[in-house]
Amino acid sequence: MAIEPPFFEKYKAILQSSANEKEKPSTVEGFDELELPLIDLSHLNLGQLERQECIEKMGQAAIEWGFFQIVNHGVPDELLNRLKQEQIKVFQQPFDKKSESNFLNLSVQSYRWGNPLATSLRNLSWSEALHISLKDISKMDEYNKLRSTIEEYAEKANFLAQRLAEYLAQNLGIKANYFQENCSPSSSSLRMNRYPPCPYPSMMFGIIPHTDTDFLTIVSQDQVGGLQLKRNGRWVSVKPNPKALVVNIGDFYQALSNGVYKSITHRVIANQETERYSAAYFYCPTYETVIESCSKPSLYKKFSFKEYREQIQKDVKATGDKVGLSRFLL
Ligand SMILES: O=C(O)CCC(=O)C(=O)O
Ligand SMILES: [Fe+2]
Repeated sequence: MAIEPPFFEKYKAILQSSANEKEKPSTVEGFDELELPLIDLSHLNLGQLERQECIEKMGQAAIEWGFFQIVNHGVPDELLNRLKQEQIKVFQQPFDKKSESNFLNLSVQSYRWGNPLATSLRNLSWSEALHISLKDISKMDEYNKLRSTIEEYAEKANFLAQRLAEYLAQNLGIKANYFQENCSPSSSSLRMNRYPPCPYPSMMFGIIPHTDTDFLTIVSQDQVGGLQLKRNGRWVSVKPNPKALVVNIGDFYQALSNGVYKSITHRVIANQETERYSAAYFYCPTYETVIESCSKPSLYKKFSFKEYREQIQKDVKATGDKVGLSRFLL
């Protein structure tokens, strides 16, 4: 039984009607490959001076890049490898099974593929994902190894994300318990991505350009590469580092920091030869949490996570794409 989603059948009409279109996504040019600012979290346990330097470096990266990579992050390699093996196993299941509405007993639409609302080449994506809201994890079969591995990973990732969010808050005067009060291990989600080899890498993306809807994201990726971010108006490729996790600022931290930290547009380019895997942990508050700039005058209206999500759903339906924070500018 075939494991691949029917990308070609789904996209055939768009591909054919765009065959002569001049405006193709710009995925074919050469890209600079850059190393993200590297933060060694072991420095937090050295003297006061090293600790302060480390926190400042993290803040500076969040201001200038919106992205950084962390080493000595406390998530064991063995656990990351196990998560990847479980991820491979789940995506190797037949497409018909993955697309069943109660796949793994999770909510509908936990398994996603391509961009169901794509209307043009600009928003075609060649990837599949399992998007798990961590409050749903208890619905999964208890004896499932995927479930226990995700639970183990989510606990570590939540601890790490909260620490990172708190260190970043120190530079801005946000109160120390802000994240503890508004986020819980079950308010976040884990998105496991698989990018199968794509026969049309110059025509579409692995994931279309977007910003993340959360405070911050922790990404574990393999060594294939393909993640790119927008920097000074140009797309640059992130060089994979086998020892590091990638961290990026999401829309909520940009709003909370009043635009000081940047939620940067990123994408994944499609690869003709090699399959790629990544897992993104989205550190989110509860739905009721109201996000308000930490300094005045505010750039953004205050909004709840629920309102933000509803706005995205409306925009995605209308345009095939989320609009995001610019909707909430004052
Ligand atoms: O695959 C990656 O490296 C990034 C994935 C991503 O941006 C996302 O899932 O939001
Ligand atoms: Fe993302």
